[in-house]
Amino acid sequence: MSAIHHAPSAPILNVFANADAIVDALASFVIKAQKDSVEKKGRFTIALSGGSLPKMLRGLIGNPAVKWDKWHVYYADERVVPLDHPDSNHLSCTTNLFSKVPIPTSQIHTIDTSLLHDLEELSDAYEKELIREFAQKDAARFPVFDLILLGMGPDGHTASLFPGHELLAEDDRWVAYIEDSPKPPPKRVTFTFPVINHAARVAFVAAGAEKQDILSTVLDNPEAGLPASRVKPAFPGQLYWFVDEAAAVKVAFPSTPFKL
Ligand SMILES: O=C(O)[C@H](O)[C@@H](O)[C@H](O)[C@H](O)COP(=O)(O)O
Repeated sequence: MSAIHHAPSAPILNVFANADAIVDALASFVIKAQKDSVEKKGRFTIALSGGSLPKMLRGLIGNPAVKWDKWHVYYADERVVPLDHPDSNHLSCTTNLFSKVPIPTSQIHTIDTSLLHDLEELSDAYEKELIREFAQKDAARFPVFDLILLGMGPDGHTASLFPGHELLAEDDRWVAYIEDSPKPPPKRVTFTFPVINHAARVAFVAAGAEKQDILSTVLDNPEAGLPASRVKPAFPGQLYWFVDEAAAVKVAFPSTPFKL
């Protein structure tokens, strides 16, 4: 009997009037993912990005449905800087979210800043951090995050996976490093595509008119192969887009009314 391979499902595109409307819907979506995951296995594994994303998570603050003690947080990408540096994604997430909610700090998995001088060791160590969470239990080839939240840059990059970069072809490592990021700072560690594409749910959050050209390329012309178009979670994983009308104005790809 031959194995059945399911093609990835089409992305679900949700368009909202403005960024505030995204904030509310995103909070409901994250809480639903948390609820499903906690019911199934008693924990919720989520990976976050930098940029504007941490601020967009403000709808979770003060929400009694969030079970912070069940959250296990990782970074889909992180800048290679100390954790209190203004460029740190962890600092941004802490300032915008974690400092305002009762999440156990031991469940927020940061890069090991004693290794900032050696990118190879730093990314290996972060990969091991993921292996501790995921591989011991089921010897998985790749981790299956309950939810990965991503942003998209104006060149179509996501996490620290940039157009034309050799890291786009990485098919073995879970975490890789980059020393020549076109978006500063240049040194970063990032989840690879196999990790992103094994997640149960991946959601992009993109708002603002400056995203309109790239959003239409990524959704309407995926064969151009921009990094954001390569996010295609394997079945039964699902990709969602949370965008505002300003970003979606040139998109032909059909949107779906938001539902949980
Ligand atoms: O650490 C980073 O730089 C990011 O993780 C990066 O991939 C970001 O998500 C996009 O550049 C979108 O950034 P904005 O949301 O600020 O446009």
